[in-house]
Amino acid sequence: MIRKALTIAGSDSGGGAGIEADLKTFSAFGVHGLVAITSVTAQNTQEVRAIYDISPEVVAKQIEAVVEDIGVDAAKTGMLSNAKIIKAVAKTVKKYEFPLVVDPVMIAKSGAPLLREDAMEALIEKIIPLATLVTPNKSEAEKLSGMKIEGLEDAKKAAKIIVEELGAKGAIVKGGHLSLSEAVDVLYFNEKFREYRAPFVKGCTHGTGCSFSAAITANLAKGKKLEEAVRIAKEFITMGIYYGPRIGHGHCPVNQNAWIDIPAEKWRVYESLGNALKELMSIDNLYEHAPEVGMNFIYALPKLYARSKEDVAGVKGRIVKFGNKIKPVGWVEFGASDHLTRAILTFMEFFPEVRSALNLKYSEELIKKASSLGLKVSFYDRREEPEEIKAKEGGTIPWGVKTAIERINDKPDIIYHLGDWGKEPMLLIFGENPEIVLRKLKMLIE
Ligand SMILES: Nc1ncnc2c1ncn2[C@@H]1O[C@H](COP(=O)(O)OP(=O)(O)OP(=O)(O)O)[C@@H](O)[C@H]1O
Ligand SMILES: Cc1ncc(CO)c(N)n1
Repeated sequence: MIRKALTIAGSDSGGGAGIEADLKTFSAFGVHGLVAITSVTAQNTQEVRAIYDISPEVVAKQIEAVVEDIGVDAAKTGMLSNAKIIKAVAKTVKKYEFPLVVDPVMIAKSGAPLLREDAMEALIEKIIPLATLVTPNKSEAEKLSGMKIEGLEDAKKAAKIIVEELGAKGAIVKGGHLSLSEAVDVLYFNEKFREYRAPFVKGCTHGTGCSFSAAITANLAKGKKLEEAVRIAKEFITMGIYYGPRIGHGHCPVNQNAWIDIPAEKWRVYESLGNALKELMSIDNLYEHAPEVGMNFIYALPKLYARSKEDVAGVKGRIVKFGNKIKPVGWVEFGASDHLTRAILTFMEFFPEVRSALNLKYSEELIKKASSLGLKVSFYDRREEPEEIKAKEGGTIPWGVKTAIERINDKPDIIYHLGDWGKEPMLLIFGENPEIVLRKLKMLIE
């Protein structure tokens, strides 16, 4: 049975925070999302241009409509905007039993106020006491607790005040804006403190608070214990920030999809490369073209997710000559290739859509044939490699691929080099996916 989570929050037209972030987060956890919109904001990554509050009656009616028909396993609040909406929300949710996560949204990342000054009292009096968990950031926790927060100990004190004096069941003070060496959040719940730590990552932070509280809500809806829901949400938000898409001109948005996109893309890569590898092994004369150092066949995750060696799949132990056949030593694994991986990651900086490659033994004949077939061919000469790059471990291939691409100022199908002392001459075939690489290979050698 699918679980249902409700978000009572404002809309962010930029799709990074608010209702939009919450729905994407719910989806990422396989939970059906329900909404009660409190306010419509005209917003982008840089600023909030307008705020139009929905009438409190309509906010209440949205909640009732979904609870009474569909049912709610857990709910969260985000931007509540004004005192009348706060009162209507409190009165309505009080009628029901579901756990409630309260993200006490006050100010947008861009600096715009999302809660009227005169609504603070209503938030503290009407909503906080209903909360299973309150999720303030540093300045929100300061407003709620009435104390200044400098470090972790202060954050703990504030969390305790929010529980003991304001009446929430739990509070987690988020460390995104605390100047600590890690992103540490402190939870006070059931009279115990718990810390959640993650490294600060460079990335996109518009919508972190919304997505974090929505992730907790989704996991509560799935029946997870609060501490476990927070642990999962912490992993989720760190990943979402790291893989945020660089869009807009201000604070770019969290990528809520990374959580499901990466496993899905990994599966596609396994399947596609695995199928192509089976087909590769059925090519009769391939062993004649296999280099002495072995062959590999690789496929990278989409550009947004292809950051390092671990994001590129290849054949474990390479593909080797075995009599007059070729044989993969292991099977398809992420992180299995070194040389070709460096080549594809460099290639993708120029042409992000080109994600697959395979290497063959160089032969003049193949290069001639490639040109006659209309394939674009370029090369690099290891003897021309600048000394400072030679001195750097692993620098040759990125330099070579860059040199080859810049030489023809176009997207090559093939890049070769004639070797150097102790280096076997090699020919690399590139393509958008393994099937396209295979097609080019067959044109060449069959
Ligand atoms: N650069 C970062 N790297 C890793 N984690 C971060 C980073 N910035 C924030 N976080 C984490 O993201 C979560 C949200 O915290 P944050 O303090 O950013 O919320 P917020 O200020 O309410 O967000 P918003 O601006 O969307 O309202 C917390 O778990 C926090 O530790
Ligand atoms: C609608 C909305 N809710 C919450 C936030 C918090 O960042 C935002 N920027 N916009």
